[in-house]
Amino acid sequence: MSSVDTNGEIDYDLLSKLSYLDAVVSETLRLHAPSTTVARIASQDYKLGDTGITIKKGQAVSIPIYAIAHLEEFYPNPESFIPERFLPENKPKLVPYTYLPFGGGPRNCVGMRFGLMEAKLGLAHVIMRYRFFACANTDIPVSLIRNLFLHTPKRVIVGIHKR
Ligand code: HEM
Repeated sequence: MSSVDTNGEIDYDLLSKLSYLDAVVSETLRLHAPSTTVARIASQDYKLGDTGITIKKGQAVSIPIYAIAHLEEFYPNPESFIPERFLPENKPKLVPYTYLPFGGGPRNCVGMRFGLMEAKLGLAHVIMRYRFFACANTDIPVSLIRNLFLHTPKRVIVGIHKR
């Protein structure tokens, strides 16, 4: 941050250059995608390659966002927080449609860019001023409330120091 910070001002251009911040947010959403699944309804019969499975017109299909993002074959060491997976030099190696925190295709999240910008802007301002660290009451790993669709942590307790 300090190398690109301009008097505490963070505009859209500056935010777009913070690739490690982007990678941290992306990896957080991979590990803890708030929506665990998305659903579609087949508009026509669809043969799934050579699997012998045909999805019938009108059939509901659930796409397991959380499970796909935790598969070793797509994300080695899947339970570990490794933001480097999402750095610009590594992003092209990701397998398409395995990273779906905002869904996918023409009906993906319409608020994705806004949501990401908001999260990164907030985080950038906070980490410029405060340092966060794990303390005695920090849950490692974070403990989740297991809802059907939305994942939320039971609690998040961390230590904070003013920089
Ligand atoms: C981190 C923040 C967010 C996450 C993880 C998220 C996730 C998602 C997901 C998984 C879907 C379903 C996409 C699909 O079916 O393929 C969705 C849809 C949608 N999201 Fe978000 N979302 C976020 C923020 C926002 C924000 C900030 C807005 C509005 C300002 C928004 C508005 C919508 C709308 C309107 C849809 C329905 C799109 C459609 O059906 O065409 N989302 N979102």
